[in-house]
Amino acid sequence: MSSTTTESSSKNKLEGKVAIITGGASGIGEATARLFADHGAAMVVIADIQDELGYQVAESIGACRCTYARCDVTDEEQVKSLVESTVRKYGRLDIMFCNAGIGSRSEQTVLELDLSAFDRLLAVNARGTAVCVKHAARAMVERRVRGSIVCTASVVATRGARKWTDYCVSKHALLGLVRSASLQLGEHGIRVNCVSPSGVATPLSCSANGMEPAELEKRYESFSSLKGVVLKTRHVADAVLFLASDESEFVTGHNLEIHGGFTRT
Ligand SMILES: NC(=O)c1ccc[n+]([C@@H]2O[C@H](COP(=O)([O-])OP(=O)(O)OC[C@H]3O[C@@H](n4cnc5c(N)ncnc54)[C@H](O)[C@@H]3O)[C@@H](O)[C@H]2O)c1
Repeated sequence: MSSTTTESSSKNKLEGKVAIITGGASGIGEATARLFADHGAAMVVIADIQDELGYQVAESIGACRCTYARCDVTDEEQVKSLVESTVRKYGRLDIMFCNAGIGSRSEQTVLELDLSAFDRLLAVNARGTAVCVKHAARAMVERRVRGSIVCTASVVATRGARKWTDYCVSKHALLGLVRSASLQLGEHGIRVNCVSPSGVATPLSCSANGMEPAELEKRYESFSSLKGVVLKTRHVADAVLFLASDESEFVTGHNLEIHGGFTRT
């Protein structure tokens, strides 16, 4: 095979596919939207609540490949109508990347747990993701699409956290969702997986830690056994691309950790 052929086939892993990315206006979601478009996705729908940023990202990718739709994942009607309008406009839904999330409002341990903040965080991170999985799966089943659903969990989905209890609980919940949905949807040929990054400098993590990206990356570097590389949003996007594409055709119910050998307990 010539190098040109290899390059072009490796660059078109999502040829013709229609994808929705929640939380696609920023951070991991934005990097993934750009990568999906680079890999030939027919349409990437960025769904977020940051309208200005969402429109800007979609415009910079190009109107023929990417569009923005406002959708608050805590509102089931908005998620349902996002999925319906995507299928109506672009004919199908092949990939749902359930990535929208928020961080803890404070560094509380279980002793100081603020339950109204807990409810709000679970409404976005856990319930919001469940709603997206539900409506994406319904659209895929209805149209007999052997789709791929990917969720963003976290390294704290399988470990305890010293602070940010509500966030840790919400990410543990996603593993139950992914494992159950993958069992239930397998008979329809639908795969459900999640990615679990360690710390990556994004608006969410910078604001939770009160640090600038460079300072935060330095701190995160000390948590990995792998040295000489810092986790960037594009590393997470690469893992999402793998799970979204046919390259992972036999992978379902999997939690793909991206943490460079996480050593922090
Ligand atoms: N940054 C990290 O260190 C890290 C590590 C592990 C997991 N994660 C997870 O990655 C995902 C993406 O976060 P990020 O770090 O890229 O942060 P980010 O703040 O850059 O992106 C999150 C996006 O989600 C959107 N969002 C928030 N609430 C929403 C809602 N109700 N409806 C729709 N969209 C909403 C935000 O507007 C934002 O654009 C989150 O689920 C987060 O928990 C992040």
